[in-house]
Amino acid sequence: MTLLPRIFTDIKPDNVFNVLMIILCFYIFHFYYKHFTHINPLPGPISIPLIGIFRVNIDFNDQINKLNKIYGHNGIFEFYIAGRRQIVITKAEYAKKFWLHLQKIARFTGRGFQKGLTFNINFNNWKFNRQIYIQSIEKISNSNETIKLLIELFEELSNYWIDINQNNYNSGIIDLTAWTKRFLNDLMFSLSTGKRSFAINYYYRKLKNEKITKNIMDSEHYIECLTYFLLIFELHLFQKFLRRLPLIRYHVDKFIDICNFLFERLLEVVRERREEIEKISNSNNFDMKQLKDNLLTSFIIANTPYESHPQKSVDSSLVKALNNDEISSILFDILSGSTDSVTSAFSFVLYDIAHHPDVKKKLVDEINSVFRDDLSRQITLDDLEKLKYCEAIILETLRIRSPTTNIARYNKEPDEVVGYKWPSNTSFVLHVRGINNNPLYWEDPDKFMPERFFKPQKTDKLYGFLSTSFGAGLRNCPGRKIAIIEIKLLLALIYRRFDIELVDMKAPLEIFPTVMAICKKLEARIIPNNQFKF
Ligand code: HEM
Repeated sequence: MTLLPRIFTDIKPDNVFNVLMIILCFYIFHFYYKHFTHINPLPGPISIPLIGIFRVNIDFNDQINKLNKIYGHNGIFEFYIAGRRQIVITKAEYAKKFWLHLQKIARFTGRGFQKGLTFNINFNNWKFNRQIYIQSIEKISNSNETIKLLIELFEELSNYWIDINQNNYNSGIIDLTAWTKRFLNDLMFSLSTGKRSFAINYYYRKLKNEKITKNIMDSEHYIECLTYFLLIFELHLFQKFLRRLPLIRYHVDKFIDICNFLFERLLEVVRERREEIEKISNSNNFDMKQLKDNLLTSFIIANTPYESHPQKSVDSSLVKALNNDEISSILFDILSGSTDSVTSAFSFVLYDIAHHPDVKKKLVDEINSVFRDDLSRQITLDDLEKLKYCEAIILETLRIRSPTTNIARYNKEPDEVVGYKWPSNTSFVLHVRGINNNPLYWEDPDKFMPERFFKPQKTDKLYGFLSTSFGAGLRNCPGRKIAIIEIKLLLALIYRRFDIELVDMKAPLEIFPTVMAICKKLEARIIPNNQFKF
């Protein structure tokens, strides 16, 4: 009998505790041995085995900001999370290398999601999908139809607000974050699938204790799942064996169930639309104009005879129509990428405006000057172009309190970064907030100064890598343009019609501690503007 099995057969029940303690001591010794002898030691906090950094404060993003202040002076530091070493980069010149490459961390997601963009690590497939995506999203970003739809939805929203205000439901208090999230999801669901969802209607009915049908309930359930997906996405940073521990496993299983639910629902919408398109195209008097203009239709007809401008792909073998799984995955990327991110950005903008009365005055003056003739008239894309100060406010909020706090990347092959040689599969964290607020690039970085975006644009090679809330380089956010349009339009619509007073001006922003800074709530009262003709 060899030694190891003998040791185990000799263990008596009352020795089990001692054996466990010995194993634990070995693990701790091994952990710290590796910790203090790993290659390229960098400044950073001492780690706790299994856990990594001690989370004094459960806000993960806030903690990285604090670590950056202590250890990030040279633009690079390290910390451990859940047993995995993370190299944090806080200088744009170092991060640029990663922005210009495609590697991303995609350790686990739910069924099918790797076939879209966000979690896709197959270069050719990603590039092909991205081309189709960019073409389609460009079309809706530059369309007055999108503006019309947003304004229609805002009409519904503001009627609910006025009703709440007049009837003093919930003491007239409106949670702007909760409403915006539902508003944006209704908007993006409609823009991308051509179908309505009823999340703002759900929220209104819930406040008034009115009957809620299954259709309406489904819209709300979808939003809850999207937010949960982001809230526990941090689990993908954990080692595989940690994800199997009972409490963590419960969340991992729930995460997978949610992914499956979201995917199935989208798949159903795609199948339905494909059948509709086939039916229309088989009819005798088929006319292209009968195909409704929405993202889903563009994805279904891409690279089919019904498409007027065929794709140019890197690899000719990839010029093919997208299948249902690929389209559902892309739709998921749109909905998950556009709901909580834009909601949080918009909530942060409202918070900053409320805390800077001089900024608010300039914003309202600009809105009044653009709509001087009639505050109640329709808004067009041209009007939005003229709202330059409004755009500067959005950019400044995104710089100072970006919803994207960190972006994960890894190197597929051994590589040299910041003068160190790293083995493949090293995890890097691009600390977006650290870059956006770095005094090397920004004068008075903590000061809220929208005017800084009016200064002549820098022409140095780093420009475009200094305020990176939307990422940068090859894999930057394709929804950037529509996100800015949505926020700008919402600001114009709100400040033409109402004034907003935060319920508690002294309260700090409430944020969910996760991989993104997700705004929990922003409570306010709305005061109708008498000059607006309702
Ligand atoms: C303020 C709002 C938003 C912020 C802060 C934001 C931020 C980001 C960031 C940081 C990335 C990753 C970039 C990288 O890895 O280098 C990203 C990717 C992405 N975003 Fe956004 N985003 C926003 C709005 C949107 C909207 C409105 C959409 C869709 C309409 C969208 C769709 C996507 C998609 C599909 C990707 C994956 C791109 C790829 O991997 O090729 N995002 N976004």
